[in-house]
Amino acid sequence: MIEASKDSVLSIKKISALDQGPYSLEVASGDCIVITGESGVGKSVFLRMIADLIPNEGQVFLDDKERNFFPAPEWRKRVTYIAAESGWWAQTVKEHFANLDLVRYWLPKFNLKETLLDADILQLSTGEKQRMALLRAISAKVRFLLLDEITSALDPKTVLVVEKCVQELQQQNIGILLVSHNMEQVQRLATRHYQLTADQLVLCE
Ligand SMILES: Nc1ncnc2c1ncn2[C@@H]1O[C@H](COP(=O)(O)OP(=O)(O)OP(=O)(O)O)[C@@H](O)[C@H]1O
Repeated sequence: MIEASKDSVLSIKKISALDQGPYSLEVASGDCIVITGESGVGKSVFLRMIADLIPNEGQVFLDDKERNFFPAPEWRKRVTYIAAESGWWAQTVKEHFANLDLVRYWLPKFNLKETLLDADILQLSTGEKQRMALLRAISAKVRFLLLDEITSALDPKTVLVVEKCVQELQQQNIGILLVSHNMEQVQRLATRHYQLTADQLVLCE
């Protein structure tokens, strides 16, 4: 249901910022690569570099196209960063979505009721907000999602619900790069697991 979900590769080549890196990594469609590491080591900075939300050196390619080929908003539609606390600007849920038909297709898969579309944002539980934030990122253009501790504020049952949504997105051929402190989550989701240090990504077997 996401447009043509063709196979893509996100190639990160020697990116660095704020005395961190250089980091290189390849993420393919359908991957769920999990990044762990000590608090403050720079996991969020790493994801934000990829989304070009902070100035950084190095290159990122989406297939054969370098990041600079895209205007920044277009890049972020394809390679989208979602923080632990998602930002909302309008009053109701539905005002945040351009394509409500696409959203209605996804709501049941995310275990969300359609009536929530008319709800005030303030009414949503944290778990509902996180799932809605994932839905908001799903557009015809999204290829890779950069998920930054998106389940950190959720109870164990809701964590599993959100994880199921992440797996659903993987099945739709979206590539996922996920930061987590939860080792059980790593076991459940990771197709590859790396530990991030100040200057490298170490593959964990
Ligand atoms: N825009 C910025 N400018 C300068 N320093 C920053 C910026 N963003 C983050 N930092 C610093 O970079 C370091 C790494 O922060 P980051 O949030 O990436 O850590 P983290 O590994 O995600 O931590 P945690 O697991 O606690 O969330 C911190 O010292 C932080 O203060």
